[in-house]
Amino acid sequence: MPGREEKTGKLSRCFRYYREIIVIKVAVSGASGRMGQEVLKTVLNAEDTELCAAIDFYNEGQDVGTLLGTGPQGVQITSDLAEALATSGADVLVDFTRPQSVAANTITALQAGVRPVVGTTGMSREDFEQVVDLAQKKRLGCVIAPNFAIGALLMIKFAAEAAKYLPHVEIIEKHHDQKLDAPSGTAVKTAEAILEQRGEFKQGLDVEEEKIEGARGGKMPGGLRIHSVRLPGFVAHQEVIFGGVGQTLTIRHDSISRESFMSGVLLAVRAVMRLEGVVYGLENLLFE
Ligand SMILES: NC(=O)C1=CN([C@@H]2O[C@H](COP(=O)(O)OP(=O)(O)OC[C@H]3O[C@@H](n4cnc5c(N)ncnc54)[C@H](O)[C@@H]3O)[C@@H](O)[C@H]2O)C=CC1
Ligand SMILES: O=C(O)C1=N[C@H](C(=O)O)C[C@H](O)C1
Repeated sequence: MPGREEKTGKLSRCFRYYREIIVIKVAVSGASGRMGQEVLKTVLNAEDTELCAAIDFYNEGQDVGTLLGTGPQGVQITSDLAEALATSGADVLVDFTRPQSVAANTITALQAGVRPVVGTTGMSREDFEQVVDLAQKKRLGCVIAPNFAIGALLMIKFAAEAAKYLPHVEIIEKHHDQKLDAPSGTAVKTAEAILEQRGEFKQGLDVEEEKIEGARGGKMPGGLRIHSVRLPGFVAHQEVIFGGVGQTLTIRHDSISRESFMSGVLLAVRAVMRLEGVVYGLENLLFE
């Protein structure tokens, strides 16, 4: 992995007249976390991104290179997001924190004129609407993507298509046991895409009695059920199961490592620079 000075030096030589446009300065919040560390590596390795700030409460004061075991990178972890954005010249903030932090971080970024790429799931509807209004008012791009893995986006797309013909469907999502929100953001996005296609259709007869509360999962509008499994050993997995007369169809996606999300994160970092307002879902930047 190149050191920061080495990389920017090389780019400065190659593109010295255009460097400000070509290199995107990226700040990462949640830098010490599972996703944050993967994003740090990705931003340090890409030719057109420069890591300018790393924000987390853990490992404060530590060089990100110590955290990653790569040797010094010249960026220290700080817990003060507003200060980091004000002093680092960040173009983009990539946020992988937690449901309780994501709205405040996104709003802080927009207030500072920095474009957010939000991977953190679990933002409330009210907070989402506030972010939409602020991004519009500031005329800044913002990408909010519950899943950055291409396979997951295809799963959602195929599920929406299948729902036109097989409207009875349930979702089972499985994640590691450290996950703070349930259902997953991906499951909610999948349900929304299915509901858009099947319109007024109402699923289920509601005749069953739950002998254990929650046994039938969480209920979305239209009676669409989501079941959340949390166990060590899982990363991120989902099955969308359709039922028809004498048949079932299962669409399944597995993220077996967090690298699966990184090409999508880079795509969003690049795209957000030319957007105005919020794009919810990476599929809107990938598919027609
Ligand atoms: N959109 C996508 O494709 C994906 C989204 N996620 C989501 O990303 C989020 C993070 O997941 P993980 O990395 O597994 O969690 P994690 O718990 O490993 O990391 C979260 C990090 O954020 C830090 N943090 C919390 N509040 C903060 C704040 N206000 N400012 C700065 N740092 C703060 C924590 O100290 C921790 O180090 C979750 O919401 C998860 O659902 C995870 C994987 C893929
Ligand atoms: O917490 C995770 O790990 C993941 N969160 C996202 C979600 O809630 O959908 C994306 C992916 O499933 C991994």
